[in-house]
Amino acid sequence: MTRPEVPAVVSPAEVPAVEVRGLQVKLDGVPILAGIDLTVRSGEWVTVIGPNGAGKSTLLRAVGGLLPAPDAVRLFGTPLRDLRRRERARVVATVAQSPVVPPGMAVLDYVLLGRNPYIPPLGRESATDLAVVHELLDRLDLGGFHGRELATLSGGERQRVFLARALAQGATLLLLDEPTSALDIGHQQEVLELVDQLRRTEGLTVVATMHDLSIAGEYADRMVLLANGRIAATGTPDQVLTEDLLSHHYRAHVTVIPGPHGPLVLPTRPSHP
Ligand SMILES: Nc1ncnc2c1ncn2[C@@H]1O[C@H](COP(=O)(O)OP(=O)(O)OP(=O)(O)O)[C@@H](O)[C@H]1O
Repeated sequence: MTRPEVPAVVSPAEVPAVEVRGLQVKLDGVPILAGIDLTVRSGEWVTVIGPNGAGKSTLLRAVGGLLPAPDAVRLFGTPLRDLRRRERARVVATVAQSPVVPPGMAVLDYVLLGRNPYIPPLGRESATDLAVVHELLDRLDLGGFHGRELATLSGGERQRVFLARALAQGATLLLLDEPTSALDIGHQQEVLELVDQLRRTEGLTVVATMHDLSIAGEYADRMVLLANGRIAATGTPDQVLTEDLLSHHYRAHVTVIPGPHGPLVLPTRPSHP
């Protein structure tokens, strides 16, 4: 894929992509996250799991610079607070759970917004910007949707457009908040394989949240289990996706069996006498 120039703040591979130290977040005076320490290596795929309300989206928003908690976060060695908005957009791209959709906007124009960090003020998109966007739309199976108004798309089509916009940013760090929740299993695999391919070929670092624990474990190098705003467990998928941890923190009945690419987590109905 045509990639923009590497941002100046990106350091060599040994510098962690993400360093979070002692992160605390309060929203409207309510403590949401406390004592969060997390290091994500460059090129790593880390998936944050945890029950509803655990603080997963809040953590991603803090790492992406969308919350006022920059002192605790460094990206590629640079404190988040030192990255100006345009610079930050070349380093980190976020796919939020429910992005705001500008009314009346067509798919192509929306995905082109991802190229803003490369378009000079008052300038127009270049041929490279258009080439990046067209290629991404094709790779995400959205070739026929260029002129379609976003509001007319299905939930899964729209979710792929949101990902296309984030990938168009050409950022080195990708934050994905439940990126495949609306996708059928075919598109789910297509999207995650594309992200994984970009990670392997272009050194992308991925931090994702997911509720499908089997799929989460198939793609992640490492997982972080959040519960009540704190890290309850971290490790490989085999270490985190255990019946004990999941039944305790999700209050769920699950059976975990070995799969070809990591543990498979099956929710099983509790038995009644
Ligand atoms: N402005 C706010 N004031 C008070 N509490 C808030 C505010 N915004 C979010 N919260 C609370 O913060 C907690 C963490 O929310 P967050 O969206 O990070 O959870 P999550 O783990 O991503 O959940 P889900 O799996 O449901 O998406 C939730 O309990 C939510 O209600």
